[in-house]
Amino acid sequence: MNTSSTYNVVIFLNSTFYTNSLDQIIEPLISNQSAIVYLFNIHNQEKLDLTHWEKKNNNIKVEEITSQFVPPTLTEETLVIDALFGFELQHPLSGGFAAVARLINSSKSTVVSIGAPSGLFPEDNTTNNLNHIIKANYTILTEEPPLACYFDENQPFLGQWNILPINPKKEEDLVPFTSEEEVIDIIKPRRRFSHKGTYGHGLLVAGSLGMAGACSMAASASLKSGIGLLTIHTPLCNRAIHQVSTPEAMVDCDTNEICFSQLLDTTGYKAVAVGPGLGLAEESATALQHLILQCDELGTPLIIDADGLNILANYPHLYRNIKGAILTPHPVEIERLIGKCNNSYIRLNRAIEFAKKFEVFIILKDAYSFVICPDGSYQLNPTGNEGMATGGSGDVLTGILLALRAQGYSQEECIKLGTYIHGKAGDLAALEVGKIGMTAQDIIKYLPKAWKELSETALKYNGFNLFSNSTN
Ligand SMILES: NC(=O)C1=CN([C@@H]2O[C@H](COP(=O)(O)OP(=O)(O)OC[C@H]3O[C@@H](n4cnc5c(N)ncnc54)[C@H](O)[C@@H]3O)[C@@H](O)[C@H]2O)[C@@H](O)CC1
Ligand SMILES: Nc1ncnc2c1ncn2[C@@H]1O[C@H](COP(=O)(O)OP(=O)(O)O)[C@@H](O)[C@H]1O
Repeated sequence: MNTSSTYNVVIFLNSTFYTNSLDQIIEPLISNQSAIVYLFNIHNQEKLDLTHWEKKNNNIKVEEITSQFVPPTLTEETLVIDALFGFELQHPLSGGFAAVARLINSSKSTVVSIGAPSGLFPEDNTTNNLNHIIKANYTILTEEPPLACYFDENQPFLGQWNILPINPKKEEDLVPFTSEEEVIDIIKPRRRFSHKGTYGHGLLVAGSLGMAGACSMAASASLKSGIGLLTIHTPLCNRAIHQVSTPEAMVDCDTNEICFSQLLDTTGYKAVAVGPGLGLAEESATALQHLILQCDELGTPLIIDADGLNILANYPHLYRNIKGAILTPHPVEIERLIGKCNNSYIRLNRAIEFAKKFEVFIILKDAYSFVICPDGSYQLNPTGNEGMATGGSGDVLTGILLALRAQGYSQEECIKLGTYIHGKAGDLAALEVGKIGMTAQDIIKYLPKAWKELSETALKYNGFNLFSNSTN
């Protein structure tokens, strides 16, 4: 038995949280180590029997905490195991447990949380005391991750997390993700007897002086996502750039040299996307208002991104005219529409309320993007990676969505399939060139491969004959 007051492993264990199934996680961590278990018996039950740990490791001490608690020494070398509450709490940690959280968080020890970092709530942490949540370096989730795991601000508590689902959840309790099965059901084969008119004519209203790139990338992504015809409407200064960068697209130049200013007629277009690199000029705000009203009047499918959203946020009376549109905000852009939010949970819920109120479809873009429908339902997108955290990635998504809407996919199909393929192209790019060096143009480069792989999966599992040369 170790007689010193420092141990290699310090375990904070709550007897009500413990089950035998945790042994498979904890035992390998304490094997051959000098360890102390601080056993909290909160409901004054009979003391938890840990003799099976003691039999396997005679260097382990179990100390039951009743009232007084003398804090252990936690050094850089100590491994702390937090097995206190998992996701079971509905109130912030308080009293002695809050002190334990503070002790652990102020140490330099490596912390492994089991179930969850104690103190973190599974969904809404708005009322939580963030200073009283254990900050783990690693979390071993014992059930499928709840919503909180997909929010940026909770990552410092979770550290690197992995799942060992020893308590699998019921299907209906899982966070909803778009599945590959779902998207291969959506994807439609290209018809042997078809022509460019079959796949729709899209209008991309994008770019301004210095932001031709955003427009170029959206245009290229559209062209690599099956659109039949593409017209770019962009200020005069960018004409040559687009004629060279995307020769497949037609360029309709604005009368203004540097920004979008013209009142457009959208007749004949199957879909319109507006926003990437548009800028915030006054003329553009006037022209955008007209465009929104045009699309509303003619029923032209509309996608609004980037500066399109930033301008829209200044004209809330137009929210009534975007019914059926797809909006693709990142967190900062959505807050211009729904107001400042203190955390991701509030942001998600307000975005859902916005989608319901104005009957719009929203892709709330982030490391895990949420696709939200006007009925309030949402799904998380499973594809994508941190290599996509680079300027222009969102412009690529807008181009993909324009192509899909122009081809006749419904808004719901479009947001699920579009977000999925965008992330998949990013994943293929990362696989080939790595996450550090990849750029938004690499996402575009790998779009054809992503479409090909998804189409082949659809062919294999759904039997649709994408590549048939048959004359039927
Ligand atoms: N090559 C180009 O021409 C490019 C043009 N772009 C255009 O530049 C204009 C301005 O867009 P920006 O998005 O840069 O400006 P915004 O002012 O809308 O947003 C920028 C801020 O949002 C933050 N942000 C973005 N994603 C976030 C996330 N997931 N979580 C937390 N914070 C996040 C960033 O850190 C930054 O502070 C748009 O029209 C856009 O299309 C960009 O797309 C970049 C490339
Ligand atoms: N860490 C990440 N993991 C997965 N996807 C990401 C990550 N970072 C960014 N993305 C994706 O890249 C895109 C970024 O869009 P956005 O912020 O609008 O960029 P931009 O305006 O530069 O085009 C979004 O689709 C987002 O989901």
